[in-house]
Amino acid sequence: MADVSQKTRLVLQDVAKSFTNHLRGGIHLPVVSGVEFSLAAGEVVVLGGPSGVGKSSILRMIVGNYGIERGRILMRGEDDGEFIDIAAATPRETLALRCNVIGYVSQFLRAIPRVSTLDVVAEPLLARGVATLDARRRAGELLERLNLPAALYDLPPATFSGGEKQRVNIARGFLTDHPILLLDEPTASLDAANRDVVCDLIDAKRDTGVAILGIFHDEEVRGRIATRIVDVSGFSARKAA
Ligand SMILES: Nc1ncnc2c1ncn2[C@@H]1O[C@H](COP(=O)(O)OP(=O)(O)OP(=O)(O)O)[C@@H](O)[C@H]1O
Repeated sequence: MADVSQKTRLVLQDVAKSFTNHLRGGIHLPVVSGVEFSLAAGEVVVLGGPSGVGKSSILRMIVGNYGIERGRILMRGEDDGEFIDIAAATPRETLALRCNVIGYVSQFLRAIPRVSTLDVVAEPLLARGVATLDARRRAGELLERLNLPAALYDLPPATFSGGEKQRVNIARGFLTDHPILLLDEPTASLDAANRDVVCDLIDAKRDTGVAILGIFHDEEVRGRIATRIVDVSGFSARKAA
Protein backbone atom coordinates (compact mmCIF):
# COMPACT_ATOMS: atom_id res chain seq x y z
CA MET A 1 0.00 0.00 0.00
CA ALA A 2 1.33 3.44 -1.01
CA ASP A 3 2.27 5.87 1.80
CA VAL A 4 -0.44 8.35 2.81
CA SER A 5 0.43 11.54 4.71
CA GLN A 6 -1.34 14.81 5.39
CA LYS A 7 0.01 16.22 2.11
CA THR A 8 -1.05 13.25 -0.02
CA ARG A 9 -3.31 14.30 -2.87
CA LEU A 10 -3.49 11.16 -5.01
CA VAL A 11 -3.21 7.45 -4.23
CA LEU A 12 -3.33 4.58 -6.72
CA GLN A 13 -4.06 1.18 -5.17
CA ASP A 14 -3.70 -2.07 -7.15
CA VAL A 15 -4.87 -0.42 -10.38
CA ALA A 16 -5.14 -2.53 -13.54
CA LYS A 17 -6.04 -1.74 -17.15
CA SER A 18 -6.39 -3.82 -20.28
CA PHE A 19 -8.10 -3.22 -23.61
CA THR A 20 -10.32 -5.52 -25.63
CA ASN A 21 -10.44 -5.00 -29.39
CA HIS A 22 -13.94 -5.99 -30.45
CA LEU A 23 -13.15 -5.41 -34.15
CA ARG A 24 -10.38 -8.02 -33.99
CA GLY A 25 -12.30 -10.93 -32.54
CA GLY A 26 -12.11 -9.63 -28.98
CA ILE A 27 -8.29 -9.65 -28.71
CA HIS A 28 -7.40 -8.91 -25.09
CA LEU A 29 -4.47 -6.55 -24.50
CA PRO A 30 -3.29 -6.34 -20.90
CA VAL A 31 -1.42 -3.08 -20.23
CA VAL A 32 -0.75 -2.50 -16.50
CA SER A 33 -1.62 -4.26 -13.26
CA GLY A 34 -0.84 -3.72 -9.59
CA VAL A 35 -0.15 0.01 -10.13
CA GLU A 36 0.57 1.45 -6.73
CA PHE A 37 1.98 4.88 -5.93
CA SER A 38 1.03 8.16 -4.32
CA LEU A 39 1.58 11.85 -5.03
CA ALA A 40 1.85 14.63 -2.47
CA ALA A 41 1.47 18.41 -2.60
CA GLY A 42 4.70 20.03 -3.79
CA GLU A 43 5.93 16.94 -5.65
CA VAL A 44 6.63 16.57 -9.37
CA VAL A 45 6.43 12.85 -10.07
CA VAL A 46 7.41 11.75 -13.57
CA LEU A 47 6.13 8.47 -15.00
CA GLY A 48 9.00 6.62 -16.69
CA GLY A 49 9.34 3.51 -18.82
CA PRO A 50 9.45 2.67 -22.53
CA SER A 51 6.91 3.63 -25.18
CA GLY A 52 3.66 1.69 -24.93
CA VAL A 53 4.19 0.61 -21.30
CA GLY A 54 1.01 2.40 -20.17
CA LYS A 55 2.03 5.88 -18.95
CA SER A 56 -0.68 7.84 -20.81
CA SER A 57 -3.27 5.20 -19.94
CA ILE A 58 -2.53 5.79 -16.24
CA LEU A 59 -3.03 9.56 -16.63
CA ARG A 60 -6.28 8.96 -18.56
CA MET A 61 -7.61 6.70 -15.80
CA ILE A 62 -6.76 9.32 -13.16
CA VAL A 63 -8.63 12.03 -15.05
CA GLY A 64 -11.58 9.70 -15.69
CA ASN A 65 -11.20 9.42 -19.48
CA TYR A 66 -10.50 5.67 -19.31
CA GLY A 67 -12.45 3.27 -17.16
CA ILE A 68 -10.54 1.63 -14.32
CA GLU A 69 -10.65 -2.13 -14.59
CA ARG A 70 -9.51 -2.90 -11.07
CA GLY A 71 -8.28 -1.00 -8.02
CA ARG A 72 -8.86 2.44 -6.58
CA ILE A 73 -7.71 5.93 -7.55
CA LEU A 74 -8.20 8.22 -4.57
CA MET A 75 -7.82 11.98 -4.75
CA ARG A 76 -8.42 15.05 -2.63
CA GLY A 77 -7.84 18.76 -3.01
CA GLU A 78 -6.64 19.65 0.49
CA ASP A 79 -4.72 18.43 3.53
CA ASP A 80 -6.78 15.96 5.57
CA GLY A 81 -9.77 16.28 3.16
CA GLU A 82 -11.96 13.30 2.25
CA PHE A 83 -10.53 11.14 -0.52
CA ILE A 84 -12.83 10.48 -3.48
CA ASP A 85 -12.33 7.30 -5.52
CA ILE A 86 -12.65 8.23 -9.18
CA ALA A 87 -13.11 4.54 -10.02
CA ALA A 88 -16.42 4.67 -8.14
CA ALA A 89 -17.40 8.27 -8.95
CA THR A 90 -20.62 9.13 -10.79
CA PRO A 91 -20.27 11.14 -14.05
CA ARG A 92 -21.40 14.24 -12.13
CA GLU A 93 -18.75 13.68 -9.42
CA THR A 94 -16.11 13.12 -12.11
CA LEU A 95 -17.01 16.44 -13.74
CA ALA A 96 -16.83 18.19 -10.36
CA LEU A 97 -13.37 16.68 -9.73
CA ARG A 98 -12.20 17.95 -13.13
CA CYS A 99 -13.60 21.39 -12.45
CA ASN A 100 -12.14 21.79 -8.95
CA VAL A 101 -9.48 19.21 -8.10
CA ILE A 102 -7.67 17.83 -11.11
CA GLY A 103 -6.24 19.73 -14.07
CA TYR A 104 -5.03 17.89 -17.17
CA VAL A 105 -2.86 18.98 -20.08
CA SER A 106 -3.42 16.31 -22.71
CA GLN A 107 -0.96 15.55 -25.49
CA PHE A 108 -3.12 17.24 -28.11
CA LEU A 109 -5.43 20.22 -27.96
CA ARG A 110 -9.03 19.41 -28.77
CA ALA A 111 -9.96 22.60 -30.61
CA ILE A 112 -13.59 23.60 -30.60
CA PRO A 113 -14.57 25.05 -34.01
CA ARG A 114 -15.00 28.84 -34.12
CA VAL A 115 -13.99 29.44 -30.48
CA SER A 116 -11.13 31.95 -30.22
CA THR A 117 -7.81 31.03 -28.60
CA LEU A 118 -8.40 33.49 -25.78
CA ASP A 119 -11.77 31.88 -24.98
CA VAL A 120 -10.39 28.32 -25.25
CA VAL A 121 -7.78 29.25 -22.61
CA ALA A 122 -10.16 31.27 -20.41
CA GLU A 123 -12.92 28.62 -20.39
CA PRO A 124 -11.81 26.62 -17.28
CA LEU A 125 -11.68 29.89 -15.30
CA LEU A 126 -15.17 30.85 -16.46
CA ALA A 127 -16.37 27.39 -15.39
CA ARG A 128 -15.05 28.19 -11.90
CA GLY A 129 -16.97 31.46 -11.72
CA VAL A 130 -14.29 34.02 -12.69
CA ALA A 131 -15.70 37.08 -14.52
CA THR A 132 -15.24 37.04 -18.32
CA LEU A 133 -13.03 40.16 -18.57
CA ASP A 134 -10.75 38.98 -15.79
CA ALA A 135 -10.51 35.44 -17.22
CA ARG A 136 -9.67 36.76 -20.71
CA ARG A 137 -7.05 39.16 -19.31
CA ARG A 138 -5.35 36.36 -17.36
CA ALA A 139 -5.52 34.09 -20.42
CA GLY A 140 -3.81 36.79 -22.51
CA GLU A 141 -1.04 37.28 -19.93
CA LEU A 142 -0.22 33.58 -19.84
CA LEU A 143 -0.26 33.28 -23.64
CA GLU A 144 2.13 36.23 -23.78
CA ARG A 145 4.44 34.52 -21.29
CA LEU A 146 4.37 31.49 -23.60
CA ASN A 147 5.40 33.73 -26.52
CA LEU A 148 2.24 33.19 -28.55
CA PRO A 149 1.87 36.16 -30.94
CA ALA A 150 -1.02 38.45 -29.90
CA ALA A 151 -2.30 38.41 -33.49
CA LEU A 152 -3.42 34.81 -32.90
CA TYR A 153 -5.50 35.38 -29.75
CA ASP A 154 -8.78 36.09 -31.56
CA LEU A 155 -8.41 33.18 -33.99
CA PRO A 156 -9.53 29.59 -33.30
CA PRO A 157 -6.44 27.39 -32.79
CA ALA A 158 -7.53 24.72 -35.32
CA THR A 159 -5.04 25.89 -37.97
CA PHE A 160 -2.12 26.66 -35.60
CA SER A 161 1.23 24.85 -35.76
CA GLY A 162 1.86 21.88 -33.43
CA GLY A 163 3.91 24.01 -31.02
CA GLU A 164 1.35 26.83 -31.04
CA LYS A 165 -1.50 24.42 -30.27
CA GLN A 166 0.54 22.88 -27.49
CA ARG A 167 1.14 26.29 -25.91
CA VAL A 168 -2.61 27.05 -26.05
CA ASN A 169 -3.22 23.70 -24.33
CA ILE A 170 -0.59 24.45 -21.67
CA ALA A 171 -2.02 27.91 -21.00
CA ARG A 172 -5.49 26.36 -20.57
CA GLY A 173 -4.17 23.79 -18.09
CA PHE A 174 -1.94 26.18 -16.11
CA LEU A 175 -4.33 29.10 -15.81
CA THR A 176 -6.44 27.51 -13.07
CA ASP A 177 -5.15 26.56 -9.63
CA HIS A 178 -6.20 22.91 -9.46
CA PRO A 179 -4.43 21.21 -6.51
CA ILE A 180 -3.48 18.25 -8.75
CA LEU A 181 -2.07 18.77 -12.24
CA LEU A 182 -1.51 16.02 -14.82
CA LEU A 183 0.82 16.73 -17.74
CA ASP A 184 1.04 14.42 -20.76
CA GLU A 185 4.19 15.39 -22.69
CA PRO A 186 3.54 19.14 -22.53
CA THR A 187 6.96 20.05 -23.94
CA ALA A 188 7.12 17.57 -26.85
CA SER A 189 6.58 20.08 -29.71
CA LEU A 190 8.27 23.10 -28.13
CA ASP A 191 11.52 24.88 -28.94
CA ALA A 192 14.16 25.31 -26.22
CA ALA A 193 13.01 28.79 -25.16
CA ASN A 194 9.39 27.74 -24.68
CA ARG A 195 10.46 24.51 -22.99
CA ASP A 196 12.25 26.68 -20.44
CA VAL A 197 9.11 28.76 -19.90
CA VAL A 198 7.07 25.58 -19.25
CA CYS A 199 9.72 24.29 -16.79
CA ASP A 200 9.49 27.64 -14.94
CA LEU A 201 5.69 27.39 -14.87
CA ILE A 202 5.94 23.85 -13.44
CA ASP A 203 8.42 25.01 -10.77
CA ALA A 204 6.08 27.87 -9.83
CA LYS A 205 3.10 25.51 -9.51
CA ARG A 206 5.14 23.13 -7.35
CA ASP A 207 6.22 26.01 -5.12
CA THR A 208 2.56 26.85 -4.44
CA GLY A 209 1.94 23.26 -3.29
CA VAL A 210 0.36 21.79 -6.42
CA ALA A 211 0.85 18.02 -6.77
CA ILE A 212 2.12 17.37 -10.31
CA LEU A 213 2.23 14.06 -12.20
CA GLY A 214 3.61 14.05 -15.72
CA ILE A 215 5.13 12.27 -18.67
CA PHE A 216 8.29 13.83 -20.13
CA HIS A 217 10.48 12.01 -22.62
CA ASP A 218 13.03 14.84 -22.71
CA GLU A 219 15.83 13.83 -20.30
CA GLU A 220 16.91 17.41 -19.71
CA VAL A 221 13.38 18.50 -18.75
CA ARG A 222 13.00 15.48 -16.50
CA GLY A 223 16.31 16.18 -14.77
CA ARG A 224 15.26 19.73 -14.16
CA ILE A 225 11.73 19.29 -12.83
CA ALA A 226 11.27 15.77 -11.41
CA THR A 227 11.33 15.31 -7.65
CA ARG A 228 10.74 11.55 -8.13
CA ILE A 229 10.42 9.05 -10.98
CA VAL A 230 7.92 6.19 -10.93
CA ASP A 231 8.95 3.50 -13.44
CA VAL A 232 5.78 2.09 -15.00
CA SER A 233 7.72 -0.95 -16.34
CA GLY A 234 7.39 -2.38 -12.84
CA PHE A 235 3.61 -2.51 -13.36
CA SER A 236 3.65 -3.87 -16.90
CA ALA A 237 1.01 -6.58 -17.26
CA ARG A 238 3.01 -7.95 -20.21
CA LYS A 239 6.25 -8.60 -18.35
CA ALA A 240 5.38 -12.26 -17.87
CA ALA A 241 4.08 -12.64 -21.46
N1 LIG B 1 -8.02 3.32 -26.35
C1 LIG B 1 -7.19 2.29 -26.54
N2 LIG B 1 -7.60 1.16 -27.16
C2 LIG B 1 -6.78 0.12 -27.33
N3 LIG B 1 -5.51 0.08 -26.91
C3 LIG B 1 -5.04 1.17 -26.30
C4 LIG B 1 -5.84 2.34 -26.07
N4 LIG B 1 -5.09 3.26 -25.41
C5 LIG B 1 -3.88 2.70 -25.23
N5 LIG B 1 -3.83 1.46 -25.77
C6 LIG B 1 -2.68 0.53 -25.76
O1 LIG B 1 -2.18 0.48 -24.44
C7 LIG B 1 -0.76 0.42 -24.47
C8 LIG B 1 -0.22 1.54 -23.60
O2 LIG B 1 -0.43 2.78 -24.26
P1 LIG B 1 -0.04 4.16 -23.59
O3 LIG B 1 -0.38 5.24 -24.57
O4 LIG B 1 -0.61 4.22 -22.26
O5 LIG B 1 1.55 4.00 -23.48
P2 LIG B 1 2.68 5.08 -23.13
O6 LIG B 1 3.60 4.43 -22.16
O7 LIG B 1 2.05 6.36 -22.76
O8 LIG B 1 3.40 5.22 -24.55
P3 LIG B 1 4.20 6.45 -25.23
O9 LIG B 1 5.40 6.71 -24.36
O10 LIG B 1 4.57 5.90 -26.58
O11 LIG B 1 3.23 7.62 -25.31
C9 LIG B 1 -0.33 0.50 -25.92
O12 LIG B 1 -0.05 -0.81 -26.37
C10 LIG B 1 -1.55 1.07 -26.62
O13 LIG B 1 -1.65 0.58 -27.93
